[in-house]
Formats: sequence, C-alpha cells, structure tokens
Amino acid sequence: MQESAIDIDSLNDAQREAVLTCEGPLLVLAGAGSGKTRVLTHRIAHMVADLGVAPWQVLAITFTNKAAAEMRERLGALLPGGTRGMWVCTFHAMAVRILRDDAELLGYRPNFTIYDDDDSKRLVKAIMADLDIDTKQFPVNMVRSKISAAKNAMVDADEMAAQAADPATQKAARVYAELQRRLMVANAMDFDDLLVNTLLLFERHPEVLARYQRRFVQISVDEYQDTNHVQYLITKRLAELHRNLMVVGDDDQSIYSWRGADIQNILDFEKDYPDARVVKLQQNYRSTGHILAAANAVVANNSHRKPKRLFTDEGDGEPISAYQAADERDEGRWVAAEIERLHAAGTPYDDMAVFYRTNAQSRILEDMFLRAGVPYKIVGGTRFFDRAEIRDVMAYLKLVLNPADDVSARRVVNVPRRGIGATSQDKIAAYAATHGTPFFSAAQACVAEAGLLSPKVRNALAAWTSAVEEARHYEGELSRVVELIVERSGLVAALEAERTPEAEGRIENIREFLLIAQEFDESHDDVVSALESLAELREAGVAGAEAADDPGAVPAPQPVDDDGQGALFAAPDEGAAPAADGGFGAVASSQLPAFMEWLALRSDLDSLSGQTSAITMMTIHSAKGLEFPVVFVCGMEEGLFPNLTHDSDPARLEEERRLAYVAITRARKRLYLTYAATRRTWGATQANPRSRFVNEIPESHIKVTGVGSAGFSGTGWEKRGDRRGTFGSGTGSSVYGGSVFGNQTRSSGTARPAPVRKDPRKAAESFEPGDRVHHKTFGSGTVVAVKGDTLEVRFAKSGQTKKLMKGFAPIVKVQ
Ligand SMILES: Nc1ncnc2c1ncn2[C@@H]1O[C@H](COP(=O)(O)OP(=O)(O)OP(=O)(O)O)[C@@H](O)[C@H]1O
Ligand SMILES: [Mg+2]
Repeated sequence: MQESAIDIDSLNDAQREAVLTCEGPLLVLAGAGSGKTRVLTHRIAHMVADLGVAPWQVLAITFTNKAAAEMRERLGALLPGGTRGMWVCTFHAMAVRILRDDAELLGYRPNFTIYDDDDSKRLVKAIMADLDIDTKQFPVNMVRSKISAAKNAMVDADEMAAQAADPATQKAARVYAELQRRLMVANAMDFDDLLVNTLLLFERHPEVLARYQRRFVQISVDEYQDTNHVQYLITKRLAELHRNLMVVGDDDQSIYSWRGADIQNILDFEKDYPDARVVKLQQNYRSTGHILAAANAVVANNSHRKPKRLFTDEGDGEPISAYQAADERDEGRWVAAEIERLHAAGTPYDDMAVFYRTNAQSRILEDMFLRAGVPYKIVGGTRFFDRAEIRDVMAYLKLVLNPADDVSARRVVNVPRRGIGATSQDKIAAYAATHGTPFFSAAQACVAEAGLLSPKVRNALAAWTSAVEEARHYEGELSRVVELIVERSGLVAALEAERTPEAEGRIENIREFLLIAQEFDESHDDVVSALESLAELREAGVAGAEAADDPGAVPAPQPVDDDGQGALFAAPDEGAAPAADGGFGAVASSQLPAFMEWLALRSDLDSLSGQTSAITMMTIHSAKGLEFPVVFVCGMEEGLFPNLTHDSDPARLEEERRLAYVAITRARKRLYLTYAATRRTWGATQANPRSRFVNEIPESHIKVTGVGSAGFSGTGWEKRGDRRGTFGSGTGSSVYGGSVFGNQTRSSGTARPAPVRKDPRKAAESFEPGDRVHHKTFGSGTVVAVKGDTLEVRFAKSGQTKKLMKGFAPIVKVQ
C-alpha cells in the first residue's frame, strides 16, 4: 500500500482495518474523537485514489451542513484529482437533489418550495385557527411534533386519524390532512416531507430507485446514531444493490431522539447485515487526558449504553476549569476576559468556541463579548442585533433621532402593519421628491393636507408621525423614550395580537432591548469607555471600524482627545451630523444620541468580527462532530443543563447526559465549564445548583474557581463533599443535595453559595501600576496609573500613553 494516495501509516490498526474494508457492510462504532470521521474520509479517498471508484459513485452523508462542508474540504485535501460529482451532504440536501429531478412523479412541480421550520409552523398555526382548534389546549408545537412523528414513521393523515386514541392526536390528524393539502396546493414541502417524499418516490417508482442504486456504489453515513426511521429506510434502500454501506457512530452521542432519531438503528445494524464487519476504535486523538477522563466519567452514569472506554496518548494536559459566576452577566464577562487572556497569549480566536444548551443564553454572552471586543460568530442562530424586531426598534430610534433618515423611515412606516401600503408609500415618496424633503416630512405634509391620501391612510400616518414626534420631544430618560416608541408604534401590541410562541419570543427580545436601554441609563460611565474603545479602534485605523452601518442614520462618533468625550455626545445637529437634517433640530432626550452611537459601536465591532478571526458560538446540538482547541460550556446549572423539569422522563436525563458528553468531547486542549449562582431568564431570577454533570467529574480532573475569589486566577472556594453517589437515582429532588452548591447554600443559610460582588461587571480584574497588559489593538503595554476605573497605559509599540476604561477596553493582564 506504499502507493496509496493517503498516508496509511497515519492510521492505527483498527482504523486501517476500517479504511481498507471497502466491500460489504461495515460498522464503525466508537467513542468521540477516535477518528470515525477521519476513517470515513480516508476510506473514500483510498477508494477513489487507489481502487478506481469514480467520485460520482460515492455518497457520503452527514448530519449538519457545517459537518458536510468540513468533510468536503477534507476530501478535497486528500484528493488532489478532485471530488467532482461526489455527493457529500446531509440527508435533507440529498433529498432535495433527488426530488428536484423527479418530484413530478409525486404530483409536485420541479420548482417546489421548501418550507423551513418557521414557515411550516406559521402554516400549522393558520390551519389550526381556520379549524377552530384552541392552541391553548392543543399547543402548536405539540401538534407539530405529533405530525412530524407520524411523517417520520411513514404514517399518513388518514392512518393517523384511524389510529388516534386521544383528542390531541385526533386534532393533530385533522391538521395533518389539511397541512398536506395546503402544502400540495402551494407546491411546497416541509423538512419532513423532503425525506418522506424521497422514500415514497423510491417505493412507488422502482426505476428511480434503481438509478440511484446503480450510481452509488459506495455509501457512507456519519453520525449514524442520529438517523431516524425514514433516513434509515432511505439508506437501506439505496444500499440494496451494491451492499457497500459504511455507517459510523457512537451510541453515547445520540442526541436527537426528540426528533425521532432512533439509537436502535446503530445497535441493530448487525441484525440487518449479519455479514457486517464491525470495527471498534478505542484511542482518542482529540483530547487531552483530563478532558477525556471527565467525558468518560460523566457518560458512565448512563445505564442504557454499551460500555466502552477510550484512552489517549496525549498526556493529561490542563485540568478542566470550572468557574462559578455570580450571575449570567458575570459569567459572560468572565468568559470574555478568559478568551482575551488566551488570545493575548497566542490562541487564535478561531480556535475557541462557546457552547450553550439553549439559544436564549446567547444574548447575554453576545452582549459581554461585544463589550469586551471579542469577535464572534453564531452558528445556526441569529445574532441579537440582527433580529428583525430589534432592527425595527432600532430603525424607529434612528428615525426619532434623525427624521431625515429615509432608510429607517421607509423601513418602519408600515411596521407594524397599519394599512400604509406600497401605493400610499409611493405617493409620499413622490411628494418628498417633488418638494425636496425627507420622507418623514413628506408624511407629515400628507397628514396635514387633505386629499393626498385616503382618510384611513391619513389617520394611520398621523398616528405614526405623532408617535415619532412624541418620542422626539420627550424630555427624560432614554429607556422611557425607547419604551414610548415601542408602545406608541404599536410594535408590541401587534405582536401580542399574534398570540404565537414566535411573537412571544419577539416580545421577549424587545423587552431585552428595553433592559439594555435601562442599563444604559444606569451606567453611563461604561458607555463613555465603550465609545472610547471605538474611538481608539478608529484612531488605530483598524479595518472595519469606519464602516457605516446605515448611511444617513447615526453620525459617526468622533475620535476623542485625551481630555474630553464631549464630541461623542454631540446631538445630530451639532457638529458631526449630516448637513441636511431636514431642519428637525435635536431630540429632547439628551442620551439618545449617545445610545445610538453605542449601538453603532456594536455593529462596528460586528463588522470587525466579519473580517478577522472570530470565536464560534453555538448550541451543543450544532457542535456535533466538530472540535476546537478551547471550549467553554456555559450555563452548567440544574434545570438549564440538564434541561429538565421535575416530571421529565428519566430517558431524557440520559439524553441530556449524552449531550454533556458531546459538549465535553469537543474540546481538544482546554475545557471550561461555567455556571451562575443566579440567572435571570424570562424576567425571573433563578438560583439553581450547579449541574450534576459538573459534579460527576472526579475532583482530580477539575479545578474550580469562582465568585469570592480574586478574579479567574484565584483559587476561590473549593469543591468538597461526596459528589458521586449522592445523586442516587439521578432524578427527582434528591439531586440537589450533596452538591457543593447545595452544601454551601444550606450552611450559609442564604440563597447564594458565596459572597456576590456588588457589581459583578466591574470586578473581573484589578490592575496596578507596573502591571503588564495586552490590548487587542495596541498590543503590549504597561499600566502607569490607575484612577478609579480609568487606567493609563503606555504602549510599547507606539510609545503612547492612553487612558482606558477598566472592564470595557479590550485589555487583559499578562503574567
Ligand atoms: N490515527 C490518527 N492519528 C492522528 N490523528 C488522528 C488519528 N485519528 C484521528 N485523529 C484526529 O483526531 C481528531 C478526532 O477525529 P474525528 O473527528 O475523526 O473523530 P470522531 O470519532 O469522528 O469524533 P466524533 O465522535 O466527535 O465525531 C481529529 O483531529 C483527527 O484528525
Ligand atoms: Mg465524527
């Protein structure tokens, strides 16, 4: 095999056996980081490069788009001759390709539309409203998951109705029938339909199936433990002719049972293919010893699993760091500071990832990263400030600040819908063009002059312009202005009227935005320093810092000199504003301009992160199959992770634990687990003990720091008590007893386990003259003076001394 295109010597014996087994069914069953995906790609490369298999004869399926992209890249690197024609994709992407060619056979037109999760949810909701089904009694999500389960079990609506034993299932069956009818009329398929229709196509049209069976001589499926029934059947059908099917997976990493994934598919592989070769891999090449030991220890608490153990030759590496934060903001802040510290010490941002159990956690983290200047990207989610409802509120505020901002005016004139349609908007725009005025002034004129618009539109427009005017003239706190515009624009009222879970989510986001404004009112100093950071970035000529978010909106902040920040707070008609402000004058609330600049700073930092390397933020679910040198898992608290309620099924706890195993095993060299003593979610503050998954890690592999200690380098309180075994059954209320958190809570008699700093946002690090520091933009320097929250730092490269705000300037101490 010396001639091989791949480096066979880089594989261990078991891996080599798998790579060289190119005929017949093959199962690779092994724990995380043991090289399953690497074996899969090397095996394909070997077949193509050495055995004459054509790339187009190869089908490689994986679970997420990100994983598919990585696999394609790896294959590209291994096969200089190219991978043209090879299908490397997810099940859904494969289904789309197949159906684009032949959906007509099932009665669709080839240009069918794909409804994503949001679209299909909206459709289900509309149907339920039309059928008069009460969504309080039968929640939309419950109905959808019943329909989805039926689809994935290949049960159609009639069959579901015939089998339905309870009212909820009967209702779901009715919705299902109508859903399919409407999807068909709309020439659309939802995600489940893509899979189901592919299978139907194969069953009803054997000639189509035969074509693909002949084509795909070699089929490989990664993350096989997470295939559901339909996916299993599709794979089975496709592989029937050549029987060259390789599946790889790890039963400990099955995390999609809530979507119908069936761990049994992997466990039954040997039953389906009695001649299957089974290869087990035991060496982990990803993680250092402490991390691997922690993962092994946690997952060992699951009873429904095939026991297996992994070893590593890597050495122990660094113990896992656990950090107990005062609250969720302290957590975010600490993570940001630690990221900056690692970055200053040479770890590229790209090498770091931050995971969370639920999407809702990302907002605070984003907030803290933006403040600290940590560039980030979010996989599989929308960044807070990119969300439509937040953009709407921001457009309103821009308009309040600057009524000449036509982009914002046009964006929100009919948001929420108030009957000012395209025709009316065109008329206003035409008026504006004729009179050379901004759109908003034209709107005011159209309100004043009868006859230009219909009375109904005129009324709606009057309400809109007066809402903006009222906010403009409100003299008082900024948060009140934001509240006012949110109320008077009708944004929240319209969402409330929708009475949908998404609308609820949007309202919640708007509330979060209000909180940000309140915080701004409370912490003006921080803002000054945040603006300073931006000014510094601009001064330093950092690419992207000049990028204007929205032309004609907020005036760009001006660089400050050493003594004053005055220019930063200029109202739009003083100095920095565009010359033509439409003659509107300054807004009454003096803080709005600064607030808008602050928000602009955020988007500026966003654009910075688009260009340079960035940390990755994502849910643990989307981290499957990936690896990063440094991983932070946030929110390690009971109730959040494991994400359980008291009446949760014990099987769910096992799935949550598998998720913890997935999270831990993504880390190559450094793993951080963080948890907050108190956490504010949905307006309520909760104090949850730290996650049992942290407690399940033996003490020898983990180092705990936290509030009460001097920042992240201190030792703080230590874990004690018999952590393992205390949890007994692993479910129910006894779980809280025995955790360190629990002990301390009881002994101190307070709700919090350790002294909580008054303002956790201010306390991450203390500086003294003489300390060596590193600034994101200016590089290394020395602290020359500390005055309150202001540091004076002399930077080595420029020789300049700069004033920086502690806690906001992107600066860390270097040891
Ligand atoms: N024989 C080997 N020699 C050197 N490095 C290896 C070897 N096998 C695997 N690796 C490396 O170990 C890491 C983990 O491999 P891989 O991602 O294929 O594991 P996996 O089993 O698919 O993990 P997961 O279960 O998380 O998907 C990768 O960085 C890979 O390049
Ligand atoms: Mg893998």
